[in-house]
Amino acid sequence: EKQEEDTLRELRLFLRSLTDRLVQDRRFKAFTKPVDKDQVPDYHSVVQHPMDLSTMLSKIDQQKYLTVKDYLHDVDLIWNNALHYNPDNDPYDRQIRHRAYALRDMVHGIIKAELEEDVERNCELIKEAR
Ligand SMILES: CC(=O)c1csc(NC(=O)C2C[NH2+]C2)n1
Repeated sequence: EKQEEDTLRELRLFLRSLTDRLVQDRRFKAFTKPVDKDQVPDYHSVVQHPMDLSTMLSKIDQQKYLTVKDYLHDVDLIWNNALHYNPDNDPYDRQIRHRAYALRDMVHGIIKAELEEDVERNCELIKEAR
């Protein structure tokens, strides 16, 4: 009903605002768009479940995220994929892993600082009831 739609809309507004800040952050440029098969030919043989910030923005609009937990699942995919594809001790791999950790920690920090606790609790109840 009405208040359920209000709660889900508040979640979408929060997730869009959060994702936009990540997209604007130059550290996270490598995570903003799907990896291009032509530029990184072996990427999709190594990474089974690719994820990126532009895909996440589309999923917000398609109402694919009913809870913050669903959104965090995709943030963890970006993070884990980066660690998995960049395991070496060379400067580039280390830099992209560092940025993946920075992305994950920034997301958790913003959620803790800015999302009212009961919004997530209400979203999880709405999701269960559907
Ligand atoms: C998105 C992502 O994690 C990504 C894109 S390119 C890349 N890594 C490289 O190009 C090589 C440096 N060692 C592998 N990682």
